[in-house]
Amino acid sequence: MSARMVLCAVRQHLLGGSRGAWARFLQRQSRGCVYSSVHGFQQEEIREKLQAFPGGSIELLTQESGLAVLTINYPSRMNAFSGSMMVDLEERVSQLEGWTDGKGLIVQGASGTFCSGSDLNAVRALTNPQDGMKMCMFMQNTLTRLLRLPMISVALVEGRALGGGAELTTACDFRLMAPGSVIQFVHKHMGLVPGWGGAARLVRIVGSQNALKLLGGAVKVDPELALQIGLAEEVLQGEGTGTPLQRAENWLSVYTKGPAPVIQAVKKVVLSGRELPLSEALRTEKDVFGMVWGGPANMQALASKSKHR
Ligand SMILES: CCCC(=O)SCCNC(=O)CCNC(=O)[C@H](O)C(C)(C)COP(=O)(O)OP(=O)(O)OC[C@H]1O[C@@H](n2cnc3c(N)ncnc32)[C@H](O)[C@@H]1OP(=O)(O)O
Repeated sequence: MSARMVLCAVRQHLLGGSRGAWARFLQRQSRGCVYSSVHGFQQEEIREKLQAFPGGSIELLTQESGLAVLTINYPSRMNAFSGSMMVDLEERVSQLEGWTDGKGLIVQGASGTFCSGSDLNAVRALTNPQDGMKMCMFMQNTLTRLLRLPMISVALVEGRALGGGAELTTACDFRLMAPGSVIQFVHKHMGLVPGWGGAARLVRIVGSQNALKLLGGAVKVDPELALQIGLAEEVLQGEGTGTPLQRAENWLSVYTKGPAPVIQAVKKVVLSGRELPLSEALRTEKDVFGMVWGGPANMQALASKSKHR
């Protein structure tokens, strides 16, 4: 086991803390990562390669309210992912994994557009299949960990989400689209298929028939189509009612209202239901239930004799 993998394991263990069920769940899920040295994946090696393609940044802002905003920031390239931004994203996800007060996350692009996928300059320099596979494994690990964060996540899509940018939207629990925005899996036009886990996740979101149409036709998905097939949850209408980010925060606040341990428990039971076979999901649900049963929020609710009228 490499030093980085040990760190990954320790981090995940700490994340679970005394709440052993979550740690055990992640253990069963290869500690949140899909690839390790067992699969010939050497994280340090690919990190070094990616760092050779600098530009842009991934910014993380955490708020006391338990809401975080992650911004893909490379406006001069329509927020394409440079190599160093891929490394940045992995580091920001690590930070979020260790954020005990986290309840919600909004992923957005800077300057009114989401993300135009991989930086084509880096793609051109990494055309050999081995490097392509390593980049793909790195991004799959990161985006899988993003989706498995114990908080409710939303991709706020303004402008365009193309290629890898479209894949990134599927690594969030929900997608909210601004009027005029587009999600497009352009991979076919590039002689590619998704490689950051976007196809596997898309099938789970919209079903295999719709996924086949979107990938096979490289279809431009506007908000109306996205709503119709269940790719987007809502179109953020309402000029004059704040910025798209404020509207996304309002939308998310309905689901993140309440104490962090309870919101995190909600995400955990849904995640295990989504990813695990039924008997395992049921056992995880029982363990997570054990974490909140008799906890502060539960005791307070019992004491206040709350009615749910
Ligand atoms: C497994 C991952 C698979 C992938 O993600 S493959 C990459 C898929 N993405 C693409 O092919 C996007 C290619 N870009 C475009 O189609 C257009 O640039 C786009 C996003 C529709 C915007 O069009 P316009 O509004 O006309 O703006 P523009 O073309 O002048 O772009 C502004 C500057 O941004 C640059 N840019 C946009 N997308 C990029 C990318 N992915 N990699 C590198 N540079 C990119 C573009 O070259 C231009 O730069 P410059 O001003 O010419 O220096």
